[in-house]
Amino acid sequence: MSIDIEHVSFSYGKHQVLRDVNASIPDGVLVNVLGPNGVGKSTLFRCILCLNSDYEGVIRVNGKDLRDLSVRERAREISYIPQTHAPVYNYKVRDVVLMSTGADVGIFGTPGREQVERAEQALERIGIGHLADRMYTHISGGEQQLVLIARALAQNAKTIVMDEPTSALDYGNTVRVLSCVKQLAREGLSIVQSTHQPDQAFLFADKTLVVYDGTVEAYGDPKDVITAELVGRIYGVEVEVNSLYGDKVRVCVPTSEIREE
Ligand SMILES: Nc1ncnc2c1ncn2[C@@H]1O[C@H](COP(=O)(O)OP(=O)(O)OP(=O)(O)O)[C@@H](O)[C@H]1O
Repeated sequence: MSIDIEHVSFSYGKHQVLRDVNASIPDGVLVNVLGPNGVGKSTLFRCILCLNSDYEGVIRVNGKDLRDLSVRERAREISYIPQTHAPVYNYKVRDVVLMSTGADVGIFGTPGREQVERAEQALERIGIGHLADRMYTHISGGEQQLVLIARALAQNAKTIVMDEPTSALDYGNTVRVLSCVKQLAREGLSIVQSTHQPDQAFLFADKTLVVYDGTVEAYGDPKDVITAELVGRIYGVEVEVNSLYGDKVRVCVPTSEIREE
């Protein structure tokens, strides 16, 4: 489903981080959020999720202002994979994933067969069924990241926000997870994910949203948005954007590393 962000501004005390941010993310679309460190990507996500609720402006997730919903109702609309996560779950991986299905269970209820199947399917879809009986605290950081992705899937929300979901993953898992996320968007979910790799957007995103200087610097087709000029300006790195496979994909190459002496 969708996310609509209208005239959103947010400050931590006197430090204004977001200024008049506007963007509309329709159904079934995968958006990559780019921007330098500390620019406000996580802050924007926390506003969308209502974890920073005292923002100015309006955010609607699937047509609803999350500020009007209970925590349980919010969980039906949106799931979140945070950037950093202290491994506090001293449970088996299966149970960590199963816990996310709680929005469907009564207050004093226990998960039923449907929730258990959903958790198992999410583990299989992310390719970590073999970890189901391991303790969450005894698996690697990358494996924990995969569990959190399975957990977000099992929650069955219509919208997923992912803050650098592949930052701890090896190359193979990065490709598999991004491909799975793209497929979820094809199945109708709206997904917003931040990344520090502009190249990923060319293969895996429908749109790129660039946050810079507190606001939206650019938003649109990755090929229109990720230009050598933009990458140079926001990251301070000179790149060439090269096209491959008849322009089915593009890559950013830092030219300082390939200049001849
Ligand atoms: N809880 C907080 N209290 C005060 N300032 C904060 C808080 N969280 C973040 N900030 C500041 O807000 C700004 C935006 O931070 P944010 O984490 O949103 O950036 P980001 O774009 O997600 O960065 P990164 O790419 O490094 O993860 C930074 O200057 C940061 O220091």
